[in-house]
Amino acid sequence: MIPLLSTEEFLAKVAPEKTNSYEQQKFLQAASNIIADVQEGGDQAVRSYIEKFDGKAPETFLVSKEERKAAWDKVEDEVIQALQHAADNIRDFHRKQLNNSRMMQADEDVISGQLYRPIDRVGIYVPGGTAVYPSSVLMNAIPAVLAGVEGVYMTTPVKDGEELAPILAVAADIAGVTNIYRVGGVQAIAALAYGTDSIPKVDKIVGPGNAYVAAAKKLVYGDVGIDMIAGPSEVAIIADESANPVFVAADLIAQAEHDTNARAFLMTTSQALADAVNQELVKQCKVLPRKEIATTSLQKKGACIVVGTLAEAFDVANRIAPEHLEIQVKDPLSYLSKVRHAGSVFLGHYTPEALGDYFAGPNHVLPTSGTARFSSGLSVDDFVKKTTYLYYTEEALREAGDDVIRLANQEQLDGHGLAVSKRLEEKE
Ligand SMILES: NC(=O)c1ccc[n+]([C@@H]2O[C@H](COP(=O)([O-])OP(=O)(O)OC[C@H]3O[C@@H](n4cnc5c(N)ncnc54)[C@H](O)[C@@H]3O)[C@@H](O)[C@H]2O)c1
Ligand SMILES: N[C@H](CO)Cc1c[nH]c[nH+]1
Ligand SMILES: [Zn+2]
Repeated sequence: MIPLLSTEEFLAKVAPEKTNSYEQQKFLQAASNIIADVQEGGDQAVRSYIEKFDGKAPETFLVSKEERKAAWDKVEDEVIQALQHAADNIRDFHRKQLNNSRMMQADEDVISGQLYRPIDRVGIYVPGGTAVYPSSVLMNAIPAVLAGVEGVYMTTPVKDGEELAPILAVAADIAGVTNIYRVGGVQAIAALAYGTDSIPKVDKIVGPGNAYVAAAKKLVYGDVGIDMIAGPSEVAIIADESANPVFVAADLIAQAEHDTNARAFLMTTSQALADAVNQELVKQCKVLPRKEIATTSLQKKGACIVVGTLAEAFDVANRIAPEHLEIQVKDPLSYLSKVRHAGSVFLGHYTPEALGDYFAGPNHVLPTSGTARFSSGLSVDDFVKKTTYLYYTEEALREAGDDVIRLANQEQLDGHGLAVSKRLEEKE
């Protein structure tokens, strides 16, 4: 089910796709055409792309206040409570990430510091092509609201112009989303980036999505900010002989069922475990509603390797820089220091990644496809900007002046030097 490969084959298969690969170029080209059309045609273009990819377009993109209110009666009380419980955990975790504006230096003659200010308007993309993700509503919106963002505009696709799944409206209310728009895909990213009559232009777009959405975010970056490229889900599991094959298989499937392009990797020191996991995968997939998706992605994108030591497994994991890294070994906490590149880490036999997907507190919007080498999961930091400030008295400038002028001379920027010397001359 999940191909058992040699080290060489494994590394080739897990390597992230290059931006200039044929596949990636195809997504970028498609996204680029749609973005250009939405910039030109606004709402009308958005509507025609919805009709092309998602069936009938909804009458209005904006979900009305009445629809949002009515949604609460359509969701079971226990489900609402579970969402609220998850939201509390996510809020508690993210509140601790908040930074306050602070002074770095506060001497008599020199004051310097850093202001933290929220972004005014953000767009949050909640994927919806093949599943409904209320958890992604919470994960995207809660840190934005905590950071102080005033306009949190959510977009998500609906099929055939149908009403928004009520649970998404409930999650949006719990999280504090300002407006919800029934628009998905590239057209949603373009509308948020450039604005249309009915969808406001935002300053930054966050949230995961499929390869088209990821390509669109890449293309609009610069005109607006983006959080990261969060594409198809991934899990890499490091397991020793103490791991339970039933748990390992379940966790591989949990990511594989997201998408036929989802990636699930197993690195183990035990051949017996690798064999048992494969048997389990077959067994568990049989009864899975999304078995087609899961089996396709496990076969197409999955990979398993038997390594000599756990050190080797960590070396491989750091090369993959996976979105999620599970460490199902004896004494898991002692291995945390070995992790150099991963979006989020799950330690031990009783910490399935699904716990983080829904409930525990850390964010589930995470860098995929090797981008954890240089980027981090969504946090309150994504919704604030830092502005530094500086105050010098005349005396302080006099003391620093010669050094500044010397450096300006080296760059042959005489105007810069004059900005200092003119001030010091006047009093001499
Ligand atoms: N990293 C995370 O935090 C996270 C969380 C949840 C989901 N995910 C991932 O997000 C992805 C969601 O993908 P999805 O497809 O279900 O939903 P999606 O909302 O990202 O994409 C659906 C949209 O894609 C567009 N589309 C479909 N075919 C197209 C085509 N040929 N050309 C242009 N546009 C097209 C349509 O407009 C459609 O509305 C999955 O890969 C899942 O693994 C990631
Ligand atoms: N595993 C996904 C991130 O890759 C997040 C998610 C949402 N719902 C279920 N899972
Ligand atoms: Zn998941």
